[in-house]
Amino acid sequence: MDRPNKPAALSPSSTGPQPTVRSDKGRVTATLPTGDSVEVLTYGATVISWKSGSGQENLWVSEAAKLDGSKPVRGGIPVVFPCFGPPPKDHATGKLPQHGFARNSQWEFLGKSSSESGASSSKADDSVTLDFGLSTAQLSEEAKKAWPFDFGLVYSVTLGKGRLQTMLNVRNEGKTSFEFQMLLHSYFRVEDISRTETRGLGSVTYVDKVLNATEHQQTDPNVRITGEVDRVYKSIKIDTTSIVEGGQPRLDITRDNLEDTVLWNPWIEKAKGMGDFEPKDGYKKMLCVEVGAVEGWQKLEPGDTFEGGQIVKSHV
Ligand SMILES: O=P(O)(O)OC[C@H]1O[C@@H](O)[C@H](O)[C@@H](O)[C@@H]1O
Repeated sequence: MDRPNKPAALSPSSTGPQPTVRSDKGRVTATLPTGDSVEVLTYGATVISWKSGSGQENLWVSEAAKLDGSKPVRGGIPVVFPCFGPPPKDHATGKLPQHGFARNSQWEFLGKSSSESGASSSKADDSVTLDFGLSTAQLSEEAKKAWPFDFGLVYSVTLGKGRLQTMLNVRNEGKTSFEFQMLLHSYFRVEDISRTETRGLGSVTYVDKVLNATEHQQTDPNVRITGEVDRVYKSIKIDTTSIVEGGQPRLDITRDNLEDTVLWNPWIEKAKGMGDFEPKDGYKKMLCVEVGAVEGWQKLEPGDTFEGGQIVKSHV
């Protein structure tokens, strides 16, 4: 499907020296000649680090996050599929845990496609893509039983200069249709939440999970975080949500074929209640801006595919 506002993808070009890619003990790391780097666990295909060429880390990961595959990672970019939040009991996903099984399944590293631009192009064209796959056969028996559909996921993580693109491709490999939700649960690092605001969500309707899932309209175009925030912004018209710190642009998050965005910060009490959230005042250093398709359900007929994701630009 051709979409009118489709962002330009970070596509690997074909000439020049190669970025470095290493895969070792369930971790895949890629580094560009510019110094930009990304690190991804095969567990959950979770991106756990994304640094700009300056060395600046763009993602927040809890100091108590489990990185050994024993539970979903508290931080980075966990992949949420096929349900967001606790699934409705009367839906086909009803027996799955909160946020589904993708974030705590063991994915396969499918390989890289890398590039450098060569002498004639600018270094900004350099990029490397890491592909990860998850299909029914790789699921735990428990997950297979709870959601008995044949599917194939390919998650493509593309690192460019000052940019990270993460795209999820969902394919129905079975003989019956299925419904799903998906979301990229990105934990972004900020210096100081009290000086941080998001832009691009003005006039959008959101469901406030902190206020009994009631619907509200975002009147202030600049959203400041001054307490617990857990909101699902729906059917957003502007493609890019920006994180701004002290009036300076920090990160631009552009949705691709996704209409919803969750804004989440647990703040003091919720952070205290999470065993894997450290340091306890870490809520001052993070903000989740999670792009997804979580309002209602995406239906996929046998053989059909859906693709959605984000391109994030770092300004530092
Ligand atoms: O603790 P989890 O399962 O990783 O979820 C973290 C948060 O994820 C957000 O996406 C949800 O909107 C919140 O309600 C939830 O608390």
